[in-house]
Amino acid sequence: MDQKVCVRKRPLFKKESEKGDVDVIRDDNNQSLTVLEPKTKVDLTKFTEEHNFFFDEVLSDNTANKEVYKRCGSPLVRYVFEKQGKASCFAYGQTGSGKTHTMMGNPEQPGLYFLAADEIFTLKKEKGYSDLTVWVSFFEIYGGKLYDLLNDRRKLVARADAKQVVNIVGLQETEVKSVAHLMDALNVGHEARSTAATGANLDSSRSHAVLQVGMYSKRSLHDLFKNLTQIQFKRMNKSVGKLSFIDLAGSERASDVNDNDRQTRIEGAEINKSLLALKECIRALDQGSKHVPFRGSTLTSVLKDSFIGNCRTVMIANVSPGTSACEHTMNTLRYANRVKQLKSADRGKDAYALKVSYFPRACGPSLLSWFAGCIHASSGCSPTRRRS
Ligand SMILES: Nc1ncnc2c1ncn2[C@@H]1O[C@H](COP(=O)(O)OP(=O)(O)OP(=O)(O)O)[C@@H](O)[C@H]1O
Repeated sequence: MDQKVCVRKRPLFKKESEKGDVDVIRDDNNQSLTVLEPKTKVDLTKFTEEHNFFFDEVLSDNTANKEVYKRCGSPLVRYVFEKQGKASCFAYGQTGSGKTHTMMGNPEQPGLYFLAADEIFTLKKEKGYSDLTVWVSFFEIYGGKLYDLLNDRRKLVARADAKQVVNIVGLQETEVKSVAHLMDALNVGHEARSTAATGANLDSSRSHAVLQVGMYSKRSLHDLFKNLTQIQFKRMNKSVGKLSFIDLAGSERASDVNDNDRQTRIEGAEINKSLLALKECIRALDQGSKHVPFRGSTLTSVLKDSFIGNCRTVMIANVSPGTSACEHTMNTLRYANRVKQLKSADRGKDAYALKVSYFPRACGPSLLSWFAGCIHASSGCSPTRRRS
């Protein structure tokens, strides 16, 4: 499995600075950033602790969605076309850090969904791909249960067949013939997600949203089967590749397990479980383990086929720059890393600054393991082992 980890910093908002928040993230270059963590000594003197991090890509606060797509999304789309593989893009981070902005965007600045759709239909027009059909499905995982966002939030069930391939029974897949068509479907899904958020007292941060775009090649025999329904027709076709976009639940929700409200605790536990399972699967895959605990959560069960075989993954860890979000930002960035502190000789250059460097192991071998650690750290839980 091929993987890449990127960090995207969002800008500090006016209302945040009015409340006294300051930007504590300094992006040093396009592969490293420094968190300037404000600290207070026991004698109440203030000082700043500097933490350096290194990633595949660091996307600064003035990076537009188009640039994010160019660096993180476009290689996935091209991979699906050129290698006929499966590609997944995860958006991770605390509430308000910019996951939905990255994925969905807005009319002025379309997100990865739109930009990927645009590239898919541009590539499809190119010679050799004209016979491809494009199908889209969009579902949500909330409290471990699946809801079809393109079919009135119908409840769905994931079942493994005899070959251990997990199918989502009843999931509506719609054939889309243009970017506008795909975006219409997406807007319907996004609307269903936000309506539910207000109606049922949950918000988008408490659910994972999975958008899947499947590419199928028409078989020459298909004209003989004109009476088939759309779904039957799709099944007669050969799957060429699949692209998944996963807008994950807010990572800080995983620590809601200590909340007094029962519902919040249950939600927090479920998010914790799924982020932990995702971490365990990524780690197991990265280490080439024979057993990958896909069954650890609904999220990993339904994404199983996107993780095995010919596949590529990009993680976009979103961070908020303000002082008030510093702890969550550090959780996202710090414990995740395969930490390597600089030699003590590097400390003390500044009496009030401690320099700590975090190198993901993949600056050696494994960025995805780093991200797995990231999820682990933010979910605020201790390592667990599952019996295989
Ligand atoms: N890079 C950015 N540039 C400009 N505005 C941004 C950026 N990232 C996020 N925002 C804005 O910040 C706000 C919160 O972002 P967003 O809704 O994407 O967060 P989120 O991580 O998806 O939160 P949640 O988990 O609660 O859904 C939105 O108003 C969004 O437009």
